[in-house]
Amino acid sequence: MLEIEELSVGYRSGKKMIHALGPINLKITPGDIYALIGPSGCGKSTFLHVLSGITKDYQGKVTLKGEGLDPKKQDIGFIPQNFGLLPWKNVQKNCRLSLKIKKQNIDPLLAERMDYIMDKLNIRSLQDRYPRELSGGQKQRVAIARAFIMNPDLLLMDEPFSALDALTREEAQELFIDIWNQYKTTTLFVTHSIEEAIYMGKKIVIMSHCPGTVVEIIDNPLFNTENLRENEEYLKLSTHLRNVVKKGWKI
Ligand SMILES: Nc1ncnc2c1ncn2[C@@H]1O[C@H](COP(=O)(O)OP(=O)(O)OP(=O)(O)O)[C@@H](O)[C@H]1O
Repeated sequence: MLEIEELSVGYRSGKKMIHALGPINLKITPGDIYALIGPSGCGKSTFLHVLSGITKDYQGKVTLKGEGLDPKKQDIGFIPQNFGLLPWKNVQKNCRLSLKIKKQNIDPLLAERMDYIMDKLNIRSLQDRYPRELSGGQKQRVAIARAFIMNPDLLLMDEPFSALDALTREEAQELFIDIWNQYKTTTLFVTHSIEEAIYMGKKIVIMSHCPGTVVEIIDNPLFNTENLRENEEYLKLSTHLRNVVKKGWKI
């Protein structure tokens, strides 16, 4: 369980403090996937930066599995908007990065897991290529592979599919859910797309305008539904989401 209590973040800008986020109170249950949506500038990236350990200056309490958040002790995966691949490492080395950092030996079980993930994402043939030699969709698939190979306690993704064209985006979303269904990695991702939130979020967390707080958490009955737009419930849920979002965003 990831527990967030009264989390607030402020940034210093000259003599002023900018209240960027919170207070946020949220419990993320293990083995679930949460979509986080909210208006531009409400603090979504700031929130992910706290959870990934990039931002250490915050108020409130964040615990993962009952212990204070500490990326040195807990495995936290983070896929940023630009995929976060290291340009000087080829695909294979990028995928194995977390294992190298943890000095983890590749036993037969882990090797099998790596092969399974790379096959599923269709990137085995790309192992020797460098990020500059990959398309956007291929980079995304490598980033997803790296995250699942790491097998993190918590996976964070900041608009992970926004840089992809519509078809590649749909394909990447499907591949992600396919692998996620296998490993059920606890995941929190930020998106601006209501459709993406409905397709990929088992739970949908709606944030208010800046400083972002949680407006509503929706248990999503349409998670992982194929041909989403053709589903009668889709129109109802997306209209409801849009309404809550509007209320919360005070447009
Ligand atoms: N380093 C910083 N110094 C000062 N203010 C900052 C800094 N980083 C972010 N902010 C402010 O904090 C607030 C939250 O920013 P953040 O990037 O977390 O929002 P966001 O919801 O991720 O935005 P977007 O959807 O546009 O990516 C914004 O008002 C932003 O201007």
